[in-house]
Amino acid sequence: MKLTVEQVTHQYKNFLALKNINFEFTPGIYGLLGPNGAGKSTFMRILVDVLAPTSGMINYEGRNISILKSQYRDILGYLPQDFNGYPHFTAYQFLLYVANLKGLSKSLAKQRVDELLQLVGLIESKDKKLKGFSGGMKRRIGIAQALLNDPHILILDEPTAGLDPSERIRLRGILSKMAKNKIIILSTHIVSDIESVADQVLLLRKGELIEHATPAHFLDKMEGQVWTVTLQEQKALSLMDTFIISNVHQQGTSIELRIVATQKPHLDAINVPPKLEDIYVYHFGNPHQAISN
Ligand SMILES: Nc1ncnc2c1ncn2[C@@H]1O[C@H](COP(=O)(O)OP(=O)(O)OP(=O)(O)O)[C@@H](O)[C@H]1O
Repeated sequence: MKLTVEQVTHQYKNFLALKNINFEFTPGIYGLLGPNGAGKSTFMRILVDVLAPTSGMINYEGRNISILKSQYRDILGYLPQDFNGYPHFTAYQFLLYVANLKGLSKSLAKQRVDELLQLVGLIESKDKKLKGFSGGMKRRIGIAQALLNDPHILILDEPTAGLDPSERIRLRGILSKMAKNKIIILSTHIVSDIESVADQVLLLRKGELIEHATPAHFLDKMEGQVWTVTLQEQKALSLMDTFIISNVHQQGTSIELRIVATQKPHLDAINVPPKLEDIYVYHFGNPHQAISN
């Protein structure tokens, strides 16, 4: 199975949101990583054919998805970034309704809805209306609706938004289990969401696909370039102005810095194993740089 992205560019009025993207997806889990506004949602909307690229095309098994239309939709599952469902439907009614739209037979639909409510941990809330759902519960219903037709291609736009840590772990488990023979593409700006599940990570910056590789490859490349050092506040602050800082940890009157640098940034700095988080900060910077205690 192949989903090929060929020279895809997208322009919103006078804003160029995607710039000449080329990529080939084969079965596996892909993490699309980039800061807000990088073009992740635009890319995903093009991949599911709800948005036509300004130029270029997406081919599924060598055929343009905009020509395949419903044939393509039949093998697709999609969670949009702004998924809300229908507030007056219960979880059960909503999933049954989507199953109907997707053409599942009545008996299969009931069976799938039950299975999926179990899978996403919402079976006990199946008769509650979506309007009473928390953000995390809505996201889980959104994931369930994307899975109803057992899609070959699953595209999840920020599936972990609003999920608590245990729900994030559950989702990772679900995705890993179903990854065989499926193309799963998920977007996030939270590195830990994809670190352990993604076979490949795609870095998107300002509409450009700047790099793609396995997490292990990214980590190998960064080996020897991540350091920690604990310094008094003044000295630490001056290093923060000079280097790429991937974490800051206050320890009493001292500050422990995690630094990404090709050269040893301070005499007392020691090399530590890289994490994907360091790679993110290296490519995208860290606008938060909050001090953690
Ligand atoms: N309908 C639109 N009209 C004009 N500009 C748009 C439109 N939709 C998105 N953009 C712009 O295109 C860029 C990419 O947006 P997109 O939503 O694809 O990014 P993203 O990586 O998904 O960001 P986020 O993580 O915040 O959702 C942004 O600068 C955004 O403001």
